[in-house]
Amino acid sequence: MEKKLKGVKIIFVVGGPGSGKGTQCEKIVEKYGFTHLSSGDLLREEVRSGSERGKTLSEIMEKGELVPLDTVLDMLKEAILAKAETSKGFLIDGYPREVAQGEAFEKKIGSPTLLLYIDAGSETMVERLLKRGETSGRVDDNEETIKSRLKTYYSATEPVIKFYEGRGIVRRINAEGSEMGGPGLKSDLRYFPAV
Ligand SMILES: Nc1nc2c(ncn2[C@@H]2O[C@H](COP(=O)(O)OP(=O)(O)OP(=O)(O)O)[C@@H](O)[C@H]2O)c(=O)[nH]1
Ligand SMILES: Nc1ncnc2c1ncn2[C@H]1C[C@H](O)[C@@H](COP(=O)(O)OP(=O)(O)O)O1
Ligand SMILES: [Mg+2]
Repeated sequence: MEKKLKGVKIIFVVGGPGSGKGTQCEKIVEKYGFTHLSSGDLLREEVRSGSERGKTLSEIMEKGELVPLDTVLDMLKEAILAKAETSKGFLIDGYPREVAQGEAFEKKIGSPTLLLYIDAGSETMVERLLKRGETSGRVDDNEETIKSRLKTYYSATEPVIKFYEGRGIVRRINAEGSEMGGPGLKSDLRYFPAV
């Protein structure tokens, strides 16, 4: 565990592609002022930079697969340490994507106080991603890649939720509703008993 991070809250935000992780995190940032770090956004930044590493990453992301563990972890660690002294907490969106990522994070950075599980059904996720794809410009918001991302999610990422349920730190958020209200009303205090 990094010394700099003593007392800093770490919250993993896990959910399927298009479940609303990014949207949810923005609402939490507005309300609680935490620092939002999205693994997908960090990777897309690297791709945009035009680096050799970015090219390799882009090919993996276009296939809807997971990029190598060390790449994401190094990027996250750098981003976290850069803000460790000024931030009261981090929302780690899109990580861990597999149990091994969670274990590596805890070894190299620290342990999460909470895991927010953004739960939406596959039909809802596909519908949202196709809609987002009309304007997002994301290379992975197309029918074929969406299918592959869902497969990756159910096989590699869902076990992460089970893993942390065993520790009693999972809070499930029903993400089926509208963004503004109903059961989809998000980042409510009752989801943060441990924060
Ligand atoms: N109806 C509805 N739409 C939502 C909700 N949350 C997010 N969306 C929409 O669903 C789409 C996906 O939301 P994001 O927040 O980008 O989802 P994400 O989980 O970060 O997705 P990835 O970046 O693909 O991992 C966006 O177009 C949002 O506007 C919600 O609670 N209700
Ligand atoms: N923690 C992680 N480990 C490995 N690959 C990751 C990752 N986070 C993101 N990626 C890669 C694979 C994803 O298909 C792609 C886009 O990630 P994202 O923006 O979180 O979208 P999504 O959850 O919709 O797949 O980036
Ligand atoms: Mg996102």
